[in-house]
Amino acid sequence: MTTGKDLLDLGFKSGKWFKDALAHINEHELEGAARLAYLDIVKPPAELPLLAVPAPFFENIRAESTVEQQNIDQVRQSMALLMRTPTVVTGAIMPDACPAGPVGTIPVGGVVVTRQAIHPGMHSADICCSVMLTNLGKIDPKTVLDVAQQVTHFGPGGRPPERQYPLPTALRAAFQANPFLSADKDLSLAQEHLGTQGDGNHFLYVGISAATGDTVLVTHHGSRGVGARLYTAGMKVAERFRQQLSPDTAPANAWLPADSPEGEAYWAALQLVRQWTKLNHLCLHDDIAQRLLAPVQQRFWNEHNFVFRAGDLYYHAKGATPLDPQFMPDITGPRIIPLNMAEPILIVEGDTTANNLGFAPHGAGRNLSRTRHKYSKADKTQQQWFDEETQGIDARFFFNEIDISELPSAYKNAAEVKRQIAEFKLKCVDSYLIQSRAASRWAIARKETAVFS
Ligand SMILES: Nc1nc2c(ncn2[C@@H]2O[C@H](COP(=O)(O)O)[C@@H](O)[C@H]2O)c(=O)[nH]1
Ligand SMILES: [Mn+2]
Repeated sequence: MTTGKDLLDLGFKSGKWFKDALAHINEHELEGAARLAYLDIVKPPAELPLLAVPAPFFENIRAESTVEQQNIDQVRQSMALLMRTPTVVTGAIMPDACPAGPVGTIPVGGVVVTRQAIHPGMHSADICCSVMLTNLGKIDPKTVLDVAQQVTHFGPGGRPPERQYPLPTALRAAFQANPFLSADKDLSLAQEHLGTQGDGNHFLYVGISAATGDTVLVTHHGSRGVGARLYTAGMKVAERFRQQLSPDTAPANAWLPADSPEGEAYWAALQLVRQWTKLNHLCLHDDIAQRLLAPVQQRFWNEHNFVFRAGDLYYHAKGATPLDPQFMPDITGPRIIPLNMAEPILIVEGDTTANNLGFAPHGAGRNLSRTRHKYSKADKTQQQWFDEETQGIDARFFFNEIDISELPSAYKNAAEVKRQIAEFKLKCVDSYLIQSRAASRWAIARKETAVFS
């Protein structure tokens, strides 16, 4: 009879696979060459070490101050470790890059390309965080903002039953058929969180197009509880693979092999969450347009936290805007890059270049963490900072609680970010800006931000 010790003596590394292998060997009385041939087939693949030399990545960022230099140094340190992950091929960081999580974690404003591997930690926990724009034509922006404020839902949790939007039957059925999304909790969140914007720096913004003078609505939010649960489940499965395939890889960079049954199901779940998130924006935009009796003249959107596929390469974007149409099968217009509540939103198009890998920045990014930013503002009251930084705009925090870590000063200097977008040729066309044309502006937040007439 063959025992675990025999396998160890033969040089095999112990693991869960021993149990089944021993049962098979003893049941079929395998010995000698036959036993070795069988073991060669069923033994786990050899562990993948970290790359001896990090894969190269493109730096599309330049420091303008000591704080920014410190920021970039931390981003570089993280990228240096991350780029040694055995699946990684190349990467890029954008002008809005800022560190996020322990060293080795992809920064916000980062793009990482891997071969045949999906890394949940590289598309961020807020899967498919995205921006949608609807052109409502010539309509008073403040009226839009007032109606939008009645319609939208910020904060934790979902919409109360009487204010919920219908979850399409086909989407519900697709969730039920995917092992990552079929739990009762996934389905109840898909229903309750539809038409909600959550928290953090999510916002609703109303502005005027510099090109046409039309009033536009822009929302920014992600997949809410639905995506958060998928992320947690994906990380758990990836961790199991990491322990088997590459224990040296940092847990934050664990992956699901794209061609494994788990990887295929996760990929399909990501597409469903993308569909759900787009619908999450649409419910709000349609409801607002209908209440205003405003004909929708133009609508487009893009995600900035997602994984995109080109052949066997997986492009992970955490806070990066896809420019290349190959990443956007349902593309209906240019891309949307917000900067802060008091700045115009950039509407851009651009080509793939060697250094952008087909992506643009997704915003201005932060130089300081929320806590450090709040600390740096300790010399005035929240109200004073709010009044100072929102002069000329109608900025409304949804629960009437000012969050100074969401005011314009919390983000990098917008003019500098725009200069670096041009310097690194991260996009080539400004289709138009959504911006103020006169003194009075409105913005609502927790964030709802906006506008201009
Ligand atoms: N127009 C506004 N832009 C804003 C606001 N708050 C943040 N931002 C910008 O959005 C990006 C996206 O952030 P992320 O959550 O996806 O990482 C951020 O970098 C800011 O530049 C706002 O209230 N209005
Ligand atoms: Mn976002």
